[in-house]
Amino acid sequence: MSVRIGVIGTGAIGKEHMKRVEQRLSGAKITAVTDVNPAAAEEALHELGIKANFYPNDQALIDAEEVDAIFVTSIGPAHEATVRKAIEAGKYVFCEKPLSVTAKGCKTIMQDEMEYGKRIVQVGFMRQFDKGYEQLKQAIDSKVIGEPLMIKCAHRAPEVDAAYTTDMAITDTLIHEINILHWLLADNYVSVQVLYPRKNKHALPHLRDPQVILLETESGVLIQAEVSVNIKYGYDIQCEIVGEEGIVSLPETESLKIRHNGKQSTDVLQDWKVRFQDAYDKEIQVFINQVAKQEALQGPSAWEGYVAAVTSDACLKAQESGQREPIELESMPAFYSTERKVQLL
Ligand SMILES: NC(=O)C1=CN([C@@H]2O[C@H](COP(=O)(O)OP(=O)(O)OC[C@H]3O[C@@H](n4cnc5c(N)ncnc54)[C@H](O)[C@@H]3O)[C@@H](O)[C@H]2O)C=CC1
Ligand SMILES: O=C1[C@@H](O)[C@H](O)[C@@H](O)[C@H](O)[C@H]1O
Repeated sequence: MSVRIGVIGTGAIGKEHMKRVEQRLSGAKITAVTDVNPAAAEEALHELGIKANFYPNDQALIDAEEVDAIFVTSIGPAHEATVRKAIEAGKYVFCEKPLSVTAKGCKTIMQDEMEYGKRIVQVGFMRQFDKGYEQLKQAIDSKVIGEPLMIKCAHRAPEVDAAYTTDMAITDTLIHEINILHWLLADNYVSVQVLYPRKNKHALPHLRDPQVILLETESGVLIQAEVSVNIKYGYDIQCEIVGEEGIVSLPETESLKIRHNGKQSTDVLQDWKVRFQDAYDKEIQVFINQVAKQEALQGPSAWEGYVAAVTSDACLKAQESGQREPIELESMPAFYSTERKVQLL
């Protein structure tokens, strides 16, 4: 069966996922699109040379007979309502991060999914499919550096547009670190504090940038995460884990080393689309494969979306208060506790 996918939100990542389904992955095709800005949908179809039907809104697309599964690639605040409609219709849904911009929203989605009775939601935490992070996970699990004690990481981008606001440093950007570090450590967060260093002159007046987020986990690991989204030099994701007996770092991206004119240099990537291309391919292929078999999904779950949102709620509070804020998770429902059985490619 070729999985027929409907895409809700045909902006930057919507188009990327449409392209990968049509040009690189197997077992699926794009049959339907919608966007609150119909011109964006039309442009995406035209640019990618895809023949798919346009629907006036998310509900109409979800209800379409020609749609087996949904990609939710609209802006963060719109995700919750659309994901709930997809579950209600019993359609598999791949939702970009954040699953919802609040923990309350994620909880409602989990309740809906549990009532439906099968895991049909996968969240776009693609770093879990990135080779470098997989290697970090193996290193931590094998205890090659002993127990982890501290983490220093950075999420840097050259620039953002005017629609990017201070809270989005958490809900849109740090959300990746929140998820991946929780996945790496298998250790819950207990508190967070947000600090604002001297402002980058390239940041627009309404934006606090950079930000430093200090997280603490149950076992006492201290995390210092930097979010810098106007740093000009490139798109750069860093992660260094200090353990009891050593240090392990996320590998640098592949790049030619050039010696020329008395200098030695390597390129820094400029774009998230390139940095995580393989990881996006894998997460979507895993989704397609499982939908084709009508299996309960095993990729990043609504529970992981919830854990991330509880943490981001606390980060937002800490942005305002300047204080260290507690992070309190509810216990994980058994519904979400199944170990991954599929080799995620
Ligand atoms: N996993 C990852 O690395 C990435 C994830 N994202 C996430 O994907 C989502 C989309 O981001 P971008 O594509 O960069 O944004 P974008 O602004 O380029 O595209 C969003 C599109 O959704 C449309 N839209 C807005 N509200 C809608 C609604 N209610 N129904 C249908 N369409 C709607 C907009 O008109 C726009 O065309 C965000 O949640 C973002 O955080 C984005 C880039 C990378
Ligand atoms: O999720 C993402 C985008 O929202 C964001 O714009 C990029 O800077 C990120 O790193 C990417 O992974």
